[in-house]
Amino acid sequence: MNKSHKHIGVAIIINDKKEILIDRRLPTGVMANLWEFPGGKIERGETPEDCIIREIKEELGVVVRCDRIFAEITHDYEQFTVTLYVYLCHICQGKPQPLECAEILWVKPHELSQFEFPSANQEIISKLQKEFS
Ligand SMILES: Nc1nc2c([nH]c(=O)n2[C@H]2C[C@H](O)[C@@H](COP(=O)(O)OP(=O)(O)OP(=O)(O)O)O2)c(=O)[nH]1
Ligand SMILES: [Mg+2]
Repeated sequence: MNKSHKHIGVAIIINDKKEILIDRRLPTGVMANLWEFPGGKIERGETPEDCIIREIKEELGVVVRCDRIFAEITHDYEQFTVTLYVYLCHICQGKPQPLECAEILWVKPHELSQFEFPSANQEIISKLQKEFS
């Protein structure tokens, strides 16, 4: 059987202190308890930017603006394949709250290595540490 292929909009939300927002996934479901960058599945007819704006409103209750694409990563997990469309973003309205995740944190790029992320994220984290440290 063919593996499913998920297309995911992913937000690297950066604040004035050059910190990045990460969230911990819920203790149930796919990749339970792992840390991630907020985002989710791109729906039919959406651009990755549309998806990110919608998902971030749902997950964190804030309005973001996408500044530029940072990476596009395709990764094969055992059960499915993902393509992550990763954008640098900033909050233009509101204070983020953990509406659909276990917790959220603002961290410096070098601190990202201390958290457990899905394996597709290693490339994003290396690139962030190289470009923002
Ligand atoms: N949001 C986000 N998802 C990531 C990252 N890295 C990574 O591999 N993913 C994967 C995990 C999930 O399979 C998918 C995100 O989809 P999601 O959170 O909307 O939904 P899900 O797959 O958990 O839920 P389901 O509807 O398939 O049951 O992308 C990341 O940094 N951020
Ligand atoms: Mg999500």
